[in-house]
Amino acid sequence: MAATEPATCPGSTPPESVVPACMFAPDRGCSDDPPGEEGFEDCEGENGVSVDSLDLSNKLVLVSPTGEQYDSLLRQLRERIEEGCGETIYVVGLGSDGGDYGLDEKDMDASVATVQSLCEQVEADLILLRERTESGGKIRDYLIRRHVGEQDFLEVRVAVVGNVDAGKSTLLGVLTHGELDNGRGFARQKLFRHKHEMESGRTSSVGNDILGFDQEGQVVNKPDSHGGGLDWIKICEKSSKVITFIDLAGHEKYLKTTVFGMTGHLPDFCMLMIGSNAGIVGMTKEHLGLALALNVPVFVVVTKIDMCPANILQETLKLLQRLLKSPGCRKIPVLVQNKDDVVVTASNFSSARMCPIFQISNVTGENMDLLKMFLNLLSPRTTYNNDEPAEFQIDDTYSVPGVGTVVSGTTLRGVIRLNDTLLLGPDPLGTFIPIAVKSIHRKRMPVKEVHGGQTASFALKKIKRSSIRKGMVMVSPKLMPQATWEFEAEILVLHHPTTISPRYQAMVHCGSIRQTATILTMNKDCLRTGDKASVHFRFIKTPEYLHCDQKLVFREGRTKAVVLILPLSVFLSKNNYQVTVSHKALISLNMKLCVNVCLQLKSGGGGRRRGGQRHRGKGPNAPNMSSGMPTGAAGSS
Ligand SMILES: Nc1nc2c(ncn2[C@@H]2O[C@H](COP(=O)(O)OP(=O)(O)OP(=O)(O)O)[C@@H](O)[C@H]2O)c(=O)[nH]1
Repeated sequence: MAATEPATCPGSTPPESVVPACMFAPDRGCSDDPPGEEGFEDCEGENGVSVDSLDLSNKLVLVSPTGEQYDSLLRQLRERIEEGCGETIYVVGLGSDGGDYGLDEKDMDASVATVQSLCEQVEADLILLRERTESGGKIRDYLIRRHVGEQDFLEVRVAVVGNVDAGKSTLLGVLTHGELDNGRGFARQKLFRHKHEMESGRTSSVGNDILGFDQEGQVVNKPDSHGGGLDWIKICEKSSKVITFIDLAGHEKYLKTTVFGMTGHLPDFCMLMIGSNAGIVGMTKEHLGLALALNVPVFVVVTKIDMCPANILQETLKLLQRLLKSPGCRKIPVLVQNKDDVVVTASNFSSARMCPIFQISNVTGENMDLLKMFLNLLSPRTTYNNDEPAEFQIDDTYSVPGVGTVVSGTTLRGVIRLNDTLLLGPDPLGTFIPIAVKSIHRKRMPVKEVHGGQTASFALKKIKRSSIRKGMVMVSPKLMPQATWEFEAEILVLHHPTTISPRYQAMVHCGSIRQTATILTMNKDCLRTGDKASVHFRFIKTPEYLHCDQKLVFREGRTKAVVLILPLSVFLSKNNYQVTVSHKALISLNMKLCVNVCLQLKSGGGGRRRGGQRHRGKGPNAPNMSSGMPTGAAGSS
């Protein structure tokens, strides 16, 4: 293929004190590979290239393509950009036809002209990432990024985890404010959100920070020259890609918040931070395990290399490599030392097997450019279909003076537009109520609509903040949402000091849901670390909105299990009497409940809420719902 994956090993010789890339990349000649490990060649290629029936594998195909070849190349490029959520890495001069790699200057110029013309057709920019020379001539890697509208940008979420003092907040301060740290907490000052954090220097809440990149991959963040604040609206307007960092706490006592950040804020990637002098300590393994359990691809940033003796740094890297390659992780660690490594790792990162490792200093800024380049090349992991009914998961609520109740969270699918009426719920009785979207903000910027994969906040009409909780959803009425008390799931116990048996209770983290659940029954007498079983759960406080095939974390202290909700295993309860239903029955019950709600709404009634508070349904002030459409569902009547 003319445009193939940049999977060749960069030939740089690392200094003695650092571990070379090939030591970390088993498919590149590392002797201590675990047998049977796959290398990068087993991956789909960058952004998952699909092979066209027409032969496009010759490196010369771009020099002077026939009309048919050109059309195929265009189709292929469109596909790749679609799969890469708006961008792809394109290599010119690297055919997979067995010939020498590289093109002479004339052929390279002609090939680039073809790619440029393809880019014009798909309305994308062509940005040179690197150039190298092989026996046949030059090879170039380009980033092709589709133009975005004035108010639009690609959104990538990165969860930032690691032990206390690993330098998480400091790195985010340095990246987003463009000023280096002094080693005594200077850079992190800009990020602290709560007074007690300012005093203790510890992150306790889920923080959000943004880093914008323009079309050329340059950072657009410009802190205010007086207060050092960042204007999010300006950043978003100038950016073609915005990285949102979900800054999570390092201390064990905030583990609950960290798990919430990892499940509820839906990160595309996880940046695990390790202080080079402290090494793999405290919560490092816990956080890595969490990312692995949730299938979030991880890259590691080793900080404080300015103050770490070479032998300690080597030791930390060696232990890290061992941990990542261990049977529990099965990762392929790759040390990133130059731009070539960045392109190679970014191109192969979606495989989730590879784990790039950066070594940086927040004080001297060493290797910061490599990390920034890597962040600019990260693409969202999921593609979203705008035609699906809308679904939005709430992860926080606010009362904004002059605006009213505001909810923030992530759009899981579909499109939500200004003035849309969605169903909000479930409340403690399992009811969903119609609610109108008064205004929408995306990264503090007023917008008219948001799409699947985008985080947003909505101002809601006629609802008190106290009646909304984290874990609730706002969904299209078409989805006929149901609240669930009980569900059947496949559990894998990652860690438990003794045994788990029926009546065991722990916290379920599922998306932004965070609630204790009890194990009612299971198909084994008891469960130990490493055991798998089918388990029947019941929430203890309120019913929740769940999906089949959702992945969740079941946790109490250091006890941790991953749970996969089994298909057709969501059980509805009416007035706390368990109703176990088949798929067919579920659908017809769904309909009955919807009819129920329609009738209730028509008479202006709603579910009775905890504390005697009543919600107005479809009374004279209630928003219009399209006729014939089911308007909601109730877990009780
Ligand atoms: N010398 C040096 N000091 C650093 C570096 N990165 C961070 N520090 C210092 O390390 C200390 C801890 O950094 P933080 O950013 O607060 O660590 P954290 O991981 O966010 O900690 P928590 O918020 O408690 O989880 C601060 O005093 C920083 O100035 C670095 O690369 N070099």
